[in-house]
Amino acid sequence: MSGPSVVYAEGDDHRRQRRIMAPGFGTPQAKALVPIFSAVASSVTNKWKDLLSISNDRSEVFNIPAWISRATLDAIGLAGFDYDFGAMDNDDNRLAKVYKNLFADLFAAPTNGMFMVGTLISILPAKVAQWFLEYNPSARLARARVVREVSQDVARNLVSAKINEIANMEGGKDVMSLMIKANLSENARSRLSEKELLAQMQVLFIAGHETTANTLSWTLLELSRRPELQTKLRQEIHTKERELAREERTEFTAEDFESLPYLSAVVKESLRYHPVALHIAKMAIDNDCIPLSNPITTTDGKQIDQITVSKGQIVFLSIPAYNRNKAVFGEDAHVFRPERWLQKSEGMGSTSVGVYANLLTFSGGVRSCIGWRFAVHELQAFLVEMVRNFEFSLTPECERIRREACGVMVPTLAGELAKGVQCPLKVRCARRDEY
Ligand code: HEM
Repeated sequence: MSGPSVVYAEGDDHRRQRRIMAPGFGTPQAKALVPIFSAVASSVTNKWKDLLSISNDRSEVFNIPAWISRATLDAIGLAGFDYDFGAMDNDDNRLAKVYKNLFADLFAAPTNGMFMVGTLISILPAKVAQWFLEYNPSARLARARVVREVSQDVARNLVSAKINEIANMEGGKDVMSLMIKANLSENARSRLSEKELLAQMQVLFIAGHETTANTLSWTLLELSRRPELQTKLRQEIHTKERELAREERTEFTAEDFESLPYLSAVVKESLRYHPVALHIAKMAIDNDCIPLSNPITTTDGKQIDQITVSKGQIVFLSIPAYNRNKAVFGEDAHVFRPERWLQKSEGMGSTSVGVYANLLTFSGGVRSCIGWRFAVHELQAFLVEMVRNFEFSLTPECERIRREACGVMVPTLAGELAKGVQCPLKVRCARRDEY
């Protein structure tokens, strides 16, 4: 769906692409995007306030991911490209329309035919596999091709506008402007081609909004399941709000978020407990051994302390298996408990993996998530804006919420998979006199 992007590239090509993208994704750049994330989050909360003001009992049931994924698309538009997709205000937005329920439509409930196609394209020569994917009439592949066409078209317009802006010595601090500037300062042979630039944008459209939107939906579900945690978080945010008011400020900054320990604990716990990217496949480039920290007994009774892999073998890394490992996160690793981040147990210092909070959620190493700082600030900004304004509670349908692994882990309702991503929560305005 994206073409020759950083996700697709290998080896030196990958290193080159990653180097040119890096200036857009540093710590100061991500911090500078906080006002954008907060503004987009408040466009959702303002809409919810309007709907609540005309409802009979001042409460409404909202399908959370449907709202948030449009908002996070707007966030990636503004923060990534300084461009307002207007997905929140316009139900007919082209990009929002093609991305709606994308992962569930493409990958949920895989059929036997899909497994067969998957196996086939992994053994066919690349060119034949490409041809097969291009012309196969299956509804899912046809849907993927439409996404590619629309996102390529939007990306093409944005790239040419950006290149013109930069040629006129304009161009802001958005990720794309920084990437194009970095690209221009490269020597001509290592620059990203126009095709590669377009591909990076298409990847950012997808990687940058569905991941955070679903993480937020899971977080709000967990906070609805445990109202006492939600109240504790709201109390911390309201106390900070009063502090800002005394300083005659209304906007939260990245530093303000960092000064809220419970917010940080909720974000980390949510990323630990609900890693939306599930597993990663890596191919061994050489014969090797994977050492095991604890020996395991195989089905034929042998004890082994390492696993040999051969060149070309594919190894699947399970992110949730590590994130819920009892040896690291304690006996209650299967419980959503933000407090674990405030009173760190011994196990939590015993490993050092990943790029954030010793979690595997954003992976690690050369192919780790380039947008993790972006994602963390976006999650913080949305949670602050939503939890300070609203109380979230469970609806009877929540009993049927299940996890559907479809590229990202999304919430769906048992028996209603065809309706796509669903997490219906009851929302009402938050009281400020509850503590
Ligand atoms: C909660 C949010 C997110 C999660 C859990 C997440 C997770 C991940 C993971 C696990 C990978 C590694 C995939 C692999 O090795 O196969 C990855 C890669 C990537 N992510 Fe994210 N991501 C998130 C948000 C974002 C955002 C906001 C952006 C961009 C603005 C982004 C852009 C990317 C890109 C471009 C890659 C490919 C990097 C490479 O191959 O070098 N992600 N992400």
